[in-house]
Amino acid sequence: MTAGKVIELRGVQQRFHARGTPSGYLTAVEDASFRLDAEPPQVVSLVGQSGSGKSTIARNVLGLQKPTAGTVTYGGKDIFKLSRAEHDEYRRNVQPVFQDPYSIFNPFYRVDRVLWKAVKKFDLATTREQGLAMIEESLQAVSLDPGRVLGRYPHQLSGGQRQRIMLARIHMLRPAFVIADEPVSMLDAQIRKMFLDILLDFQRDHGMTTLFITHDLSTVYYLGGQVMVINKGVIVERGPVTSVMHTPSHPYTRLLLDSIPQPDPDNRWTTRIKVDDEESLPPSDSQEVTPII
Ligand SMILES: Nc1ncnc2c1ncn2[C@@H]1O[C@H](COP(=O)(O)OP(=O)(O)OP(=O)(O)O)[C@@H](O)[C@H]1O
Repeated sequence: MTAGKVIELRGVQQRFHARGTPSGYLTAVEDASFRLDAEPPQVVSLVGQSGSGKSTIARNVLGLQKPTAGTVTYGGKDIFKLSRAEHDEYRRNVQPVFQDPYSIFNPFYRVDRVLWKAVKKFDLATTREQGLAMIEESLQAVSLDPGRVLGRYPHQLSGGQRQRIMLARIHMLRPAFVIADEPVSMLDAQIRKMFLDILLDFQRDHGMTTLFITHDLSTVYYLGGQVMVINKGVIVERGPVTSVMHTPSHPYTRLLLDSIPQPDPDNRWTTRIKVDDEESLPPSDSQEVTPII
């Protein structure tokens, strides 16, 4: 069903009304164009500092925010103009993982509910036994013991366990694309590595393509694949991770690389990093900012 599917962004621009700014708006994404191919499955990272427009792009791709200009297409069709059936297919094939899985869970329900909802919504099983077997298999695929997590409430699990439940959900759905927005920034180093390894397993074993959004270049380096560097809403550099990181051509990429502290007491991190985000700061009354659509 997903063979050859492509998500493509062309000239995506996202502005928000912003009172108090000279122009009356804030440009979160200036002009983003890239494509994600389902085949061959790949990992494409989007890296940039806070406020550079990464999450806005994730929201554009997920169809949660209609760009002010430009298009996001899936299989050549504008995702904001899909028929009901096409939209359902998109929702099934493009799955998000967010930074804080806690917000996905309802604290009053056991975590099982997130998984059962996926089984029901997407008709993954015909019997309860079949559904349970699928849930257990997916939990095991992300190194969770079903006996230890099923029946628990979200607050009874660690952040890493909650995040892996979201991965188990993805394992059940087998989407063509995973849009992962800072999924590991709240996890410790060991769990972070486990999470990244699972994403790489998904790519290898289940043919999933991931758009991995992060501010952390070391994570990008670990994942490999392709990388796009974004600065103030503009993709300033892109290419294979190894070449972008070993021979960066854009000054901003070099700045990001200089920002990685080295665990070497003889080589202390003394460089002062200048962060120029005056223009990307939200206005002080940002609660009142509304998207232009
Ligand atoms: N709904 C909104 N209304 C107004 N401004 C917004 C809105 N969403 C994002 N912005 C602004 O757009 C810019 C880009 O935000 P975005 O969240 O995409 O950045 P980011 O790179 O994901 O940052 P972070 O890593 O801190 O999440 C920021 O200046 C942000 O304040």
